[in-house]
Amino acid sequence: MPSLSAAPPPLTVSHRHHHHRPSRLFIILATSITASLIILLLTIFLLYRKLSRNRTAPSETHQENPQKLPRRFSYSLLRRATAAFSPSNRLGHGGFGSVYKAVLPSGLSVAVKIMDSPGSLQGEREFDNELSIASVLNNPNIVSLLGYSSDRRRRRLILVYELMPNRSLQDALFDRKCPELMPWRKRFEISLSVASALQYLHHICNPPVIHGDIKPSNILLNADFEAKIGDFGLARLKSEEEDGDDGGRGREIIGDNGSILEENESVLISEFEENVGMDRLPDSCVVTVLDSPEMVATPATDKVSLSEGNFDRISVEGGMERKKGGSGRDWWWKQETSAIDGLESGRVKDYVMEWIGNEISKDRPKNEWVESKSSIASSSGKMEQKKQKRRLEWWASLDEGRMRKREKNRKKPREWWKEEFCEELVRKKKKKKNNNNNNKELSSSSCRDLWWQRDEDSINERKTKKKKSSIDWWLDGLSGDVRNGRRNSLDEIPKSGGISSTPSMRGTVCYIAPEYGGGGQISEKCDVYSFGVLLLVLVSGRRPLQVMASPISEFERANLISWARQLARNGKLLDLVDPSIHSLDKEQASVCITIALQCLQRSASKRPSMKEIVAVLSGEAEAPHLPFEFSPSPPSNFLFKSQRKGGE
Ligand SMILES: Nc1ncnc2c1ncn2[C@@H]1O[C@H](COP(=O)(O)OP(=O)(O)OP(=O)(O)O)[C@@H](O)[C@H]1O
Repeated sequence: MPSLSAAPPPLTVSHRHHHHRPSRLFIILATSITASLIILLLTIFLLYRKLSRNRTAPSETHQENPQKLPRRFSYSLLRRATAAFSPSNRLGHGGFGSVYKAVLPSGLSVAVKIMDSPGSLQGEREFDNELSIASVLNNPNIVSLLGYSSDRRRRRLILVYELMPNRSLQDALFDRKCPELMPWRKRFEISLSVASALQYLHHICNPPVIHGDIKPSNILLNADFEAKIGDFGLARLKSEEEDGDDGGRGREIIGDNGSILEENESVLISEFEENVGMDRLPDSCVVTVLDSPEMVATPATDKVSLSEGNFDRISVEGGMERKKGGSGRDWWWKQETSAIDGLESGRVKDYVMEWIGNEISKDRPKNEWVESKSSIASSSGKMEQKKQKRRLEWWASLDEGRMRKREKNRKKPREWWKEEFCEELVRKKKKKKNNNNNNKELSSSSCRDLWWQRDEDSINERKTKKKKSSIDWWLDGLSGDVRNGRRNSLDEIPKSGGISSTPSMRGTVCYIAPEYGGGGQISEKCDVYSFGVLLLVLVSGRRPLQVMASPISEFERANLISWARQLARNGKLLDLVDPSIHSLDKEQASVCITIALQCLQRSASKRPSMKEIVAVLSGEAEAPHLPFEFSPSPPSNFLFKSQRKGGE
């Protein structure tokens, strides 16, 4: 009989067994759910990261594009690449500083532009300007900015550009007279390239870019003599406020008499370029803009300023202050009047004197850290500078009325000013000697080594050949400095290096549009004006102001713009063409001159746009008529009427 002890196993056991199964399941389930959740979250996170990365891709792409953002170079690398800024590598010298050829470790040859005026706010401004504007431009007709080096503490500011082996148009056309530039086709191609680059800046860039300093030394030529625009130190972006439909006139204020400046006008400025020769004049005169409060006019430094204009101030150092009655614009257009009304020697002289008197330059500051290597200064150069300064001070002390009176009463036409200068010098020397308790009389020999004496010599030399007018003498005197081998610091730059065409800060006289030079607002039409001058220079193969021979009849050709207008009135446009040009396409040449005259119209709004110009030059639009006032037989409708070939 079964005993009670043989009872079935306690339920608890089987119960316990049942309890374990769901808990394990639960653990497995929980673990797998957690794992899947983690995987899901991870996937989402990764996906999110990927997506957000994709979203930022465009700007990164921009950064990855080495052509877009200029590379930063170390100073030591560039120093090595230029053989310590060796003079033998110097390509040229400009307002910002010297330009050297450099070979990078990769073997790439580049051009390195070094600011050589430490502490110059203008230089820093140009550097920043160039970096911010040139680095975003991308056009085959614009010199690429490849990189920079900046050590502001030590004032080492360097820009690195693509090398343009044939340097500037200025060098190639005037100094080296390259035979490659003699076929008409090449000159025309250069015009078209520059026009296309300007079209890109004005019509494709947004906001539009105004170059502000179009001139031959800023047109660079590659190995095939193809032209590209360089130097954006003075460029600026057109702001929206300026973008009004004013035909590019900006805020220019034109009075009936052509005067544009306001009450507070006090313009210009004269100081002779330390090394200027007549044949360098056109590119040697500049207006300086100082936009820094520290550099504002102070009576002590004899700076004067203009408050009209884009920049805070246009200011200059030293020299002659222009009277309110004659505004910058009046002065500018006087050039033309003398040519229009016929040449009367007194007026011509007035104009030229005024023109030269209004040249602007200042002693180029030297940069020790470059200078030590490429030393361009010499004691004889400094002596010349001192003389030039004295000459200027004297010049500045003459007011217009006094000059006229002198001229009227003069017995010997060529000597009144010489006497005056001599007297002034004697007075000063006497005063100095008196101060030193030395009452020795100054002998006439005090004037023996005066700056003008060399000019006199050169005149005497040439007097035997031709009878000259006083103005020819004056002008020849200036150019004589160069012809006679007068040395100065810059002349010591190797010939191959060229000489700065401008210690320029703000545009270049002869190329700068009158409304801008006179303190008006900059617009694309300022570039159009400069392009007009450039076109005339390309066609004629000469500088905008150049006296080539002594007879007064030659003088009417001195001012290229006036001469072109005169020829247009006489229906002799092609007389302007450079005789050295071969394979001339006469039709193209007259189109170029006509476009130039359109660009040089006084009213900015009447000047064509770069788009219209490119259309005409590339044969897509009909050639324009001459501006009404310069046309021998004015047509009824003379402005650009573009008509596409094969179009309506
Ligand atoms: N990228 C370059 N490649 C080759 N040569 C160059 C290059 N850039 C400038 N140069 C040479 O150096 C010279 C000086 O150039 P820079 O632009 O400094 O002055 P500039 O145009 O003559 O005068 P400014 O500074 O008054 O405009 C030029 O005239 C040219 O001969």
